[in-house]
Amino acid sequence: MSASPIPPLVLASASPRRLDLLRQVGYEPAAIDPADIDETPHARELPRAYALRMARAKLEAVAPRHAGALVLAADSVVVCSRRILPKTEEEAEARDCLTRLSGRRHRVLGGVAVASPSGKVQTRLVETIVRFKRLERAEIDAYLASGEWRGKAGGYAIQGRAAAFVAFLSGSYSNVVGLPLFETVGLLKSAAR
Ligand SMILES: Cc1cn([C@H]2C[C@H](O)[C@@H](COP(=O)(O)OP(=O)(O)OP(=O)(O)O)O2)c(=O)[nH]c1=O
Repeated sequence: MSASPIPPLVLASASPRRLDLLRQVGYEPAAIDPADIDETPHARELPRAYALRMARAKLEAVAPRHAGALVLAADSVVVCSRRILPKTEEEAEARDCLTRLSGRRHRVLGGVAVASPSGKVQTRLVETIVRFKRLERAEIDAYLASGEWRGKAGGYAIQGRAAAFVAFLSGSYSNVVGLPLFETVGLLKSAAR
């Protein structure tokens, strides 16, 4: 019996973290084709539904351009007291996020969607609990000066200086960085069969 050929993988993401994470577990995308979609949450949309809807929408925007490939899309959402925190583009937004996250637990929701070469879509929703230490004003100021919050959900990046804020974490660490690797590899293996 001959092994079936491994289909090419397309990463539907502009996030360098997602590419690094995929490579970490031995996947090299044949192409990177980011989705350009409206990421505004619907009114009263629940965070888990939102994370899954975004992953699916990114996939659906890109998969039709790559018939016969495996296509992977993902979305990370930081939730504090049921509020979806923004992907921070302005310093004031990042300060607001860090002030909310200080001394409290929050959730990082990772939506992942994979299309098989035949176009079948499978999704996963992964939840990680994170607790930050109480942040002094000077710590927030120093973090803002680092710029590491730019473009990150919830205004921080656990893979950088914000690692020093993490007093507790339960669940998938890679999910917080941008892609839950255990679940993603499971989806990719199942879709490649
Ligand atoms: C919480 C957290 C988020 N992030 C990043 C991961 C994602 O890039 C970003 C969340 O935004 P996303 O909308 O999930 O992703 P993106 O816009 O960067 O890329 P694309 O939609 O093209 O896939 O926040 C970190 O890098 N570290 C962290 O600790």
